[in-house]
Amino acid sequence: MEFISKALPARKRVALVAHDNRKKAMIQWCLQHRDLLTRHTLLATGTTGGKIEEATGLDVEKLLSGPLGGDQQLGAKISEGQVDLLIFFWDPFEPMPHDPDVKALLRIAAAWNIPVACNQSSADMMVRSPLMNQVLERDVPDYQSYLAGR
Ligand SMILES: O=C(CO)COP(=O)(O)O
Repeated sequence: MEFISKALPARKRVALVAHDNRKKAMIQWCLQHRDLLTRHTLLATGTTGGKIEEATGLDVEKLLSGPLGGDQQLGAKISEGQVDLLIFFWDPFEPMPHDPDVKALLRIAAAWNIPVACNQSSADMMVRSPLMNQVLERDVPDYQSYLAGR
């Protein structure tokens, strides 16, 4: 695979996702970082987004609920370069019926090299980084050279 450099913008499109047992922690985290989050664009899987909006008053674009296709919608947006950062509090203690979707979302986030945080301490470090409010160059697959080689 060839790679090219591509920038993430200073104002980031932040995807927020939490499994049911982690939703309280996600809401708590959003309340803690509310001011910072207002300076970025938020989107989320359906239930997570609704609960964040209700608890924090933040404006969140809501996709479908995760088990009904929301994780896949998010994966498609990441592939299209429409998501800059993923905060995904997945549940390490319960199996999920839509585990293939969860795995696919995490895989595509790794493939397109966007920053991903899967727990509160990683998410804290991520949003406290000076890079949160700066343009961030990162390597992504060079799609044109990939196509040319097929
Ligand atoms: O299941 C999810 C992620 O895998 C989250 O979906 P909801 O936000 O709709 O609960």
